[in-house]
Amino acid sequence: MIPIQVLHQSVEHWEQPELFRPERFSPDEKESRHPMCYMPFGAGPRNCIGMRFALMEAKMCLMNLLKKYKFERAPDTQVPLKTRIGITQSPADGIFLKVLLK
Ligand code: HEM
Repeated sequence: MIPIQVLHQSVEHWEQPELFRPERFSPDEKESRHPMCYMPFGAGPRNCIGMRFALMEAKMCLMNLLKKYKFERAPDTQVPLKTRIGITQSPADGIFLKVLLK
């Protein structure tokens, strides 16, 4: 068993892991990391069979939303965000957004 949560927040592999910084996933930054320090879909011959489908679905969903709406953080959203860990990690007290038509 690999403790994914611990791995994904390890300061040994991630600088300021608690920061939302999508540039971490740029080709250059990905290249500079150990290939196994990020594995949300598992790894090896029994990794997630739905990985490509899930990623494509998430991108399509985001693309459609971002075409029509602008999202802003509402004041009730905690910064830094507190999370709770169950089967998956989720926000402890929700995420509140203002949704504005573009
Ligand atoms: C964000 C979405 C998803 C995440 C984060 C996720 C994550 C995972 C993880 C961590 C595993 C275990 C891999 C391992 O043991 O190394 C897994 C297995 C699996 N996932 Fe997903 N999954 C997602 C979406 C999906 C979808 C959409 C499907 C099907 C349409 C799916 C089907 C499966 C199946 C069948 C397995 C078992 C594979 C096997 O044991 O050979 N998953 N998933």
